[in-house]
Amino acid sequence: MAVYQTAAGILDRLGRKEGAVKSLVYDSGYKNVRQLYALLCETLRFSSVLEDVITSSQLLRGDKKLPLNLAKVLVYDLLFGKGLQCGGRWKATILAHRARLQAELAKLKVKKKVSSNRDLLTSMGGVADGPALPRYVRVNTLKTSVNDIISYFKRQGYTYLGKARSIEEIVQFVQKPGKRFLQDSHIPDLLVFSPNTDFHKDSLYTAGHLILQDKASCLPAFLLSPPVGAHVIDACAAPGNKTSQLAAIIQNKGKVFAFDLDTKRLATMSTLLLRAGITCQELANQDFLTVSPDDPKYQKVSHILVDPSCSGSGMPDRMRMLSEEAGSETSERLQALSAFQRRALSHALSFSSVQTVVYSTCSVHQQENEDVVKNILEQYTDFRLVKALPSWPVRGQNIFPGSDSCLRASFTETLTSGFFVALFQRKDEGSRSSVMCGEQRDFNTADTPAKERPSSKPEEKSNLIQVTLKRKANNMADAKSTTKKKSRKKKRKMKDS
Ligand SMILES: C[S@@+](CC[C@H](N)C(=O)[O-])C[C@H]1O[C@@H](n2cnc3c(N)ncnc32)[C@H](O)[C@@H]1O
Repeated sequence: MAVYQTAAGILDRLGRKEGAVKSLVYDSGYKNVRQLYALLCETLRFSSVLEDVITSSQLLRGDKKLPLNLAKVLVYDLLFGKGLQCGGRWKATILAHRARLQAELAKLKVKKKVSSNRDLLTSMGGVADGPALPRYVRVNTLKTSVNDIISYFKRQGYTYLGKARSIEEIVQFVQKPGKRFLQDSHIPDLLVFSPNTDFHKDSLYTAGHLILQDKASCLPAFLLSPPVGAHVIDACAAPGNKTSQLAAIIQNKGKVFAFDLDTKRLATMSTLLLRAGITCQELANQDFLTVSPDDPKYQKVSHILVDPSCSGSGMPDRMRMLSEEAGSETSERLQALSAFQRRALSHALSFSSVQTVVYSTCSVHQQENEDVVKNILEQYTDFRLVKALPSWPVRGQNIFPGSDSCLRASFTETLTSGFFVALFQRKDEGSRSSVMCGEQRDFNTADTPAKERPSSKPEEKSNLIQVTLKRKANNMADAKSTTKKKSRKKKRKMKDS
């Protein structure tokens, strides 16, 4: 009975907007977190069907003391789950109504002209189970290495299939689920497992060696690519997956100033960063818009990540339903969000020493994405867009010249959640650092003449990948001499070993 009582209590708290499902589940102290979480997700998914069946069966009238949320979890398990698992005084009540509840469910299906529970769910605006995303696992390179993690999983009985060459290869991979995994085609620190592979109890996850982070959500920090030792701002940081990724990229040297308005999310973030071994962060429970660009503390900030609150319309339905952030998508809300997004991005560009800014959302709406970028480019003519990951198949919607420099991600096209990323670079440093950026990452400036862009000869490309992997990024003025120095150093190293 405890699971039903706890789940009903969480549904009450959700109704009072006291938190998101995940945090409330952990706060509840209930031991079998997975069981409780699954029951809640499913009850929420079937919520409208359950309400209908409970009302028409008059279950609550018969026994007025049975609270609605408790009735919902019990009826969910009776009709759609594994059957009532435990007793307690309500089991007899529910079982006494079983035939009536089943009859009402059947009637509802007839009324909606559907034959399956899944179709019923969809017809009532619920969320049917769609195909699942792969389980993406980011290796926390502050604690371990990709090679060590690959060996670890091989010892755990997983078959390693090597590095994916394309998104298509990942699509094929997920069609044959099993104990197998790949290295991601774009992000070297990312491993790809079959959907629904659960690592929450894995000792390397609990020790912060592995971060469970969707591929699209890894793109903003990966593309920002601050050099080791850089001073970086994460403007809207909690719960902190991107902050921890940024800290790993700068190898815990330098600084990540992370801001967030939400105290609870910051507390979660603090635990996450501690577990991940991050030490270069400075967290502040502060409105980013009030952070003064003139404060001497931020004079060395060269890179800023702006991942502001958004509609969350790109998140998979189930995650979205559980998110504290996502809400309704009325045009007023979208307008308010996009106004905040413009302000946050514009504030980031006003830091005097900032060279590179990434703007990202997990929204699919043009209003929160391309429209924001277009508006900001019109105001900040000293910044330009850099074409991020030219090989990425989905680009920004064509609403202004160069909008294809932005990148979009989606379940159907890139097998990730829905995302949008735009990469801004200050123009005076642009041509120089764009060459560097091209060397470190797979991107070019949209308006850099072809002859100034990094070469794409195969042998040079493989060098670039090695540079990326080693994260030996820096902002030295002469890109050519840097490359030469690096290859000399590499030769020396090879000789030494
Ligand atoms: C999309 S979430 C950020 C996710 C985070 N970057 C990550 O990867 O874990 C947006 C965050 O912005 C925060 N936020 C909203 N308005 C803010 C503001 N004015 N200043 C700082 N943070 C803000 C919200 O509390 C929320 O945690």
